Amino acid sequence: MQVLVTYFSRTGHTKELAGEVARGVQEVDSVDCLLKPIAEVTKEDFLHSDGIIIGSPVYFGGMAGEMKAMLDSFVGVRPKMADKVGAAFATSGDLSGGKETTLIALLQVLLIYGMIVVGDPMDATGHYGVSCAGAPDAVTRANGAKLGKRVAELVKKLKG
Ligand SMILES: Cc1cc2nc3c(=O)[nH]c(=O)nc-3n(C[C@H](O)[C@H](O)[C@H](O)COP(=O)(O)O)c2cc1C
Repeated sequence: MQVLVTYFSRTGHTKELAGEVARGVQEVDSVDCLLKPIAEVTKEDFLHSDGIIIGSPVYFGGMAGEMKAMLDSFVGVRPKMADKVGAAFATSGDLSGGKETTLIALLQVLLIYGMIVVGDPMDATGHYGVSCAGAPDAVTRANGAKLGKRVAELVKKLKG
């Protein structure tokens, strides 16, 4: 079983949060974590992963174009993506700069890929995913790990 954690990041905030999400995945036995920037992800990575967690900076209230372009380009594998587990994370510049609209946009893509979409667990925030303004602080980093762990545990329940 494998969970792919993938992200776009220009200045490092989203990459840092991705590392914490991956740390959470790695806490779960028998589930491998593949951590990669979206530019290096292949269609095979999508196909071979049982869970996919995607993260983007907020660009003009939505996901970065680089992330959307890759998600668009993988449309050919969509028929084989059903029932994989999906989740999202995001970083913004401003507190009300569009974290939730971005998380929803990311989740919407995973939903249309046919995946089972989840938010972050109740012991994190119990909402749309993990997000922060600027670099992730200690609470956000811990919540990122909880999101990764949740997805890995669900993968194990569904596919193990
Ligand atoms: C082109 C561009 C558009 C942005 N648009 C927004 C925005 O709409 N709202 C916001 O809060 N921050 C915005 N930001 C700030 C980034 O979301 C923020 O700095 C983010 O943490 C960067 O992530 P990174 O360090 O992973 O690249 C924008 C940054 C860029 C470069």
